[in-house]
Amino acid sequence: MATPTPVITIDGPSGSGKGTVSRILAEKMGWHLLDSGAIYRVLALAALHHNFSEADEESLVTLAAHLDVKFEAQEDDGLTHIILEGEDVTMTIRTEKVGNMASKVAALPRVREALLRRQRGFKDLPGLVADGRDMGTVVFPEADAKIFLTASAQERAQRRYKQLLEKGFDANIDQLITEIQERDERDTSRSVAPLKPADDALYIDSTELSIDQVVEDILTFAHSKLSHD
Ligand SMILES: Nc1ncnc2c1ncn2[C@@H]1O[C@H](COP(=O)(O)OP(=O)(O)OP(=O)(O)O)[C@@H](O)[C@H]1O
Ligand SMILES: Nc1ccn([C@H]2C[C@H](O)[C@@H](COP(=O)(O)O)O2)c(=O)n1
Repeated sequence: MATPTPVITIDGPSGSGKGTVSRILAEKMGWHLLDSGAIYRVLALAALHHNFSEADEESLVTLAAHLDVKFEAQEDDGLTHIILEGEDVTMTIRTEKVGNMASKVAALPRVREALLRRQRGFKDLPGLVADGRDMGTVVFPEADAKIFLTASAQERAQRRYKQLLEKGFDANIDQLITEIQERDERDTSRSVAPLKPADDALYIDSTELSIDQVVEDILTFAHSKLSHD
């Protein structure tokens, strides 16, 4: 019988720390990493390049089905670079403009459907850490350990503000709080795969926790789940 591939899912709202914590966990465990938000962001950037509106579901579904994107691990900086239609978009997809467009295109049910198989293709031995909004509820409902990671909107906006300034982008804290609240509203209220904790998820509020504390809590939970399987 084939060896089953273990999966840890980490879902939560924007700026809760999912990406950071998932990267650390994947590295510690020597597992693959799926940054599903990056796939939605790449689609959003491609849509902006092609001047598609977020209401043009037909064109967005076709774009999603044929998205020419590659994830390439590069040894010089240790980062996974994201290549869209031959162009390195690793940094470009991280702007708030692209994040907001990603949240809009992600509300379209047929777009989500078109991206499902691509996301499930990341599941491979020795294991997968999957980061997103619906990893534990829709994409990998069979996951061994599911986490829902959150923090207050104020704290998430502060984190994002600091992160954007460090990356050399311009940022305005009040605008960030508004955008985060709007994105939360859109991601949690959409009809398909809304952002919500899976019934069997461990709920972590990281407002008062350091990154190391969050990683520690998840590792303890994941090991207890994996040793019971
Ligand atoms: N517990 C924490 N304490 C302080 N800063 C944190 C914590 N967790 C994450 N951060 C910082 O917050 C910023 C946002 O984190 P990250 O990009 O991992 O969030 P995210 O949930 O993946 O967001 P998005 O869904 O928008 O990609 C980063 O600069 C990260 O270093
Ligand atoms: N599994 C996912 C991942 C992402 N999205 C959408 C919703 C987000 O607002 C947007 C950008 O994601 P981020 O990079 O900020 O994690 O993409 C989704 O609907 N489902």
